[in-house]
Amino acid sequence: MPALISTRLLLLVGESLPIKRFLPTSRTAWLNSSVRFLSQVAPDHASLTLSSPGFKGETETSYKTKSNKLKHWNSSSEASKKKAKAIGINEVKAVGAKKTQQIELGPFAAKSFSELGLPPLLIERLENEGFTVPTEVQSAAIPTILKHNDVVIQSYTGSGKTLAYLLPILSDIGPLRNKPSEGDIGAEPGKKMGIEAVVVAPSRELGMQIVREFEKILGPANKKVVQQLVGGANRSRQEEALKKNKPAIVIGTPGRIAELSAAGKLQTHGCRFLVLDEVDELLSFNFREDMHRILEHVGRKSGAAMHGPKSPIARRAERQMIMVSATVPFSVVRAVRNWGCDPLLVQAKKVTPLETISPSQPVNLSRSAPSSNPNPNMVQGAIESLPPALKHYYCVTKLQHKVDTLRRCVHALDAKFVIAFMNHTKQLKDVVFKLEARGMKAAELHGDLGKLARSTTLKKFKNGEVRVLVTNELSARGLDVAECDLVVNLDLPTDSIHYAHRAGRTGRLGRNGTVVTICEEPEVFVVKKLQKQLGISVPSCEFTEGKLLVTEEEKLTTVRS
Ligand SMILES: Nc1ncnc2c1ncn2[C@@H]1O[C@H](COP(=O)(O)OP(=O)(O)OP(=O)(O)O)[C@@H](O)[C@H]1O
Repeated sequence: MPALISTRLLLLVGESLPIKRFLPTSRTAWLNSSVRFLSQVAPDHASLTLSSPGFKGETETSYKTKSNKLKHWNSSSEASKKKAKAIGINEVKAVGAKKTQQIELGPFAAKSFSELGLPPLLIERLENEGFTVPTEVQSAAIPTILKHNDVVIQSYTGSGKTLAYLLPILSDIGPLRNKPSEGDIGAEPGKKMGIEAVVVAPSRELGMQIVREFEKILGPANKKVVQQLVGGANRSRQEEALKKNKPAIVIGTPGRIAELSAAGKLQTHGCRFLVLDEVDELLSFNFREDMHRILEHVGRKSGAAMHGPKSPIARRAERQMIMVSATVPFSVVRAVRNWGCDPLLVQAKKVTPLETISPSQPVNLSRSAPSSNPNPNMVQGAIESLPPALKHYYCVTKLQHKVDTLRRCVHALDAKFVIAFMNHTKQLKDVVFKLEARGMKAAELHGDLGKLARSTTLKKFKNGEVRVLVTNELSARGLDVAECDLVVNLDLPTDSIHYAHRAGRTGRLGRNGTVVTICEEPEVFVVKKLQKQLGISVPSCEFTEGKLLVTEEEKLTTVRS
C-alpha cells in the first residue's frame, strides 16, 4: 500500500530502499579476472546520464504540502511572494550557532571504539585526536574488516568511511597494531615487511587527504610508515623515500602507483590490503589500464593458491580487498562478486553478502517489497548517498545572470565556505574574475593547475582566505572541508551520481548544508528528474533582498511498501 512520507523520513529510511537503477553490463570477458573486472565496469560508468531510463515503481512523487517551515507559493504571483517564508541571514546564523548540537545528531553509533576490537595503542591515539565515538558505518565496517573479509563499504558522503578502513588496517600494520600472535603473517617483531597496504584514490587531493588522515592517527613520530605516491609530485623523490623509509603503507593515484610498479620501484606482491577509495570512479574507463596493473600485481602472491582458494591460509596470504564509495552501482557489485572472496557489502547497521544482491532485489535488504521494476540496467539510487540534513533548492535564471545569482545566493545564506561546480574548466576563470570584481574572494581549482597551485588554493579555501571555490568534477569526490556550508551547481551535473558527490561536499558528518542548483528555464526538467531519481525535495527558490525565498512547495515522496 502506498504510504506518504516526508522527504526527511525517506532519507532516514534511505538505507532500506532498493537500488534504483542499475548500469547496463554485457561485455565479453577479457583475459583474466582483473581485466574482466575492469572491462565490465568501465563502459558502464560513462553511460549513465539523465536520459537513462528513469525509475518508477517503488518510488513516486506527489505534490503534498509539507507541514514544516517551507510553504507553497506561486512564483508568478507577486502578492504571494511577499507571503513567502524567507530564510534570511539571521536564521542561517542561528543554524551556525547550533552546529555542535547538529554534529552530535550526526551518524554516530552507540558503541565506543574500544568495543570494536581495536588495539589499545590505536584507541589512545584516536582519543588524543578527539575521535571518541565511531560512526555507524565505522561500527559495521571495522569488525568486519578485522575478520579478514573482502568488503565494499557504502555509506553516504561525509559519514566517516576513511576511518572505517584506516583503523582496521592500522590494527594490523605499523606501530599501533595489535600485538602479533605466533604464526601471524607479517608478525615477525622488528622485521620490515615491505609494502603491506596500498590505498588507491582517483585524485591527488583525495590521495593527500587520506595520507593526512593516516598521519594524524599514527602521530608525528610514525609519519614514515606512510608514503604518498600521487601524480604531479616529484617521482624521483618518491622513489628515494620508498627506498629510504621503507613505508608499510602507500597511498596514491592509479597512474603513479602503476608507473612505479611497472618500473620495479614499488614492490607490492606481498601486500595484504588493497583499498580502492571511490571504487566506482576508479573502475571507470579513464583509469582502466593503471587499475588493471594494480589489480594484477598488488598483493598477488604466488603460492597462495596451493592452500586452496578459500582456505584461511590462502585468504591471509592473498590480499584483502576494501572498496569504498557513497555510490555503488550494480556493475561494481557484479565485478567484485565475480572477483572477490565471499565479499560483503557493509553499510551503516548492515552487512550483507554481495552474492545475495541482484538487480531486481538490490542493495535494499529492506522492509519494503522488492523493486517492482526489475530493470537490470538500474543503478543504486543516490538516496543512501546523500546526508539526511542537506537542503536542496534550484533557482532559475538567465545564463548571463548566473554569476550574479551565485553571489546573491552566497549573501542570502551568509555562506562562508562555498564550493561552486561547473562542467568546463575554461569558464572557471571567468566566474572567479566576476566574483572578485564584485568583492567576493574566489579561486579556481581544476586539473590543469599544477600540484602546488592546487594545494595552495585548497589551503586558502580551508583557512577561509577564499570564500568561493570555483571548481569542476575534480573536487566532487572525497574532498573533506568540514566547514563547507554551501554547494552551488553553476552547471548541471551529468547525472544523479555526480549530483550526490557534489552535494556531499557540504553537510559533512551530520552538519547542516545547502545545495543550490542555478539553471536556465529549459533545464528545469533535468532538476525535476534528479529530484525524482534521488528521492529528495528540490523546491525552486529566488534570492531577493538578501534572503532566500522558497517559491515552490516541497515535494513529498511516495514509497510503496
Ligand atoms: N568517529 C568520528 N568522530 C569524529 N569525526 C569523524 C569520525 N569519523 C570521521 N570523522 C571526520 O568526519 C569527516 C568525514 O569523514 P570522511 O572524509 O571519511 O567521510 P566519507 O564518508 O569518506 O565522505 P566521502 O564519501 O565524501 O568521501 C572527516 O573530517 C573525518 O575526520
